[in-house]
Amino acid sequence: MPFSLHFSPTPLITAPSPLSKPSFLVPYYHTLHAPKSPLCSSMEHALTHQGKQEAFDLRPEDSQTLPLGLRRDAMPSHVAVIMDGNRRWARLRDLPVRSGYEAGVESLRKIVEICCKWGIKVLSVFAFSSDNWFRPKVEVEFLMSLFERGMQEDTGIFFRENIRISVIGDLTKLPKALQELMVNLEEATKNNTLFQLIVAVSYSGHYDVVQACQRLALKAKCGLIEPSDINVSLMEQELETNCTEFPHPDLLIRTSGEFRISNFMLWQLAYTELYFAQSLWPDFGEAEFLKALLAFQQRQRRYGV
Ligand SMILES: CC(C)=CCC/C(C)=C/CC/C(C)=C/COP(=O)(O)OP(=O)(O)O
Repeated sequence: MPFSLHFSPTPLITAPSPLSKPSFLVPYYHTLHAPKSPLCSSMEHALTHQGKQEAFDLRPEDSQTLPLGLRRDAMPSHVAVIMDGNRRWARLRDLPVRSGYEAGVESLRKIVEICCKWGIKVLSVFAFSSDNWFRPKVEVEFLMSLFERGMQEDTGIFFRENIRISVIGDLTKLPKALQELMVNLEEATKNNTLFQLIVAVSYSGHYDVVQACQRLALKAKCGLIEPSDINVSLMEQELETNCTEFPHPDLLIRTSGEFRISNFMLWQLAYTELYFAQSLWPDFGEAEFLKALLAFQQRQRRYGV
């Protein structure tokens, strides 16, 4: 299948206006002005050499056969996932915790491929919550290295398959190299149109609402808006999901048999259909995803009307 390359090896990032991010995010924006990082070069490498993985078997959407019973006209545009149960998966097999997370990445890759094939436009995944910083240091460091490795290894795929990557959350807390990788990848893939993967890292619903309020307060303080102007639409313009055309997930899937939202996208989930799967995330594959989508397509969404 033909794919579009929109990658510019030295992404042009213009200086943000003082209002584009609140002051507590300024250190993050400083990283944008750093000289071209070696991570940019790794993207160039991934483009000129075949990446680790083979490209997906993607054909134009219309010629893709959907599994029996799944309707294209009722497909969710945006699916959000709480990828729970990685450590339990590892413990059940007497494996180290890191094997559970690694298996979780493989599961994520499979689900991304399926979304591309079945015409889902956006997938948001809760990869690391604001509370996960309190996990053992060695585990946190492993996860950071896994994000870096995962994103580097798949850079080629993102370009070949026309996939846009967006990262939401308080990135200032991440290691500098990872921040740069994420910012560069977001910038370099921002015109890709087949599918958007939103990775929530150092993210919580509370964080998102608070940072949006801070940005609105700053605009009011500078006289750009009146406090009475603040409404749902202005609020949504400041939430981190302003990176996507479909900011409200249609379907939220949580794996591992837990029935909680755990501070994920609290505002955005207002009318989302919830689906809880028993499988641990590394076991969540095509059959389970299909079950969730079929269940979603049975739901009647009334939006309170
Ligand atoms: C590159 C990229 C985006 C990678 C994503 C990697 C990944 C699967 C992250 C999930 C992290 C996480 C804290 C899951 C929660 O389940 P848990 O592991 O805490 O499971 P438990 O409930 O069994 O303890």
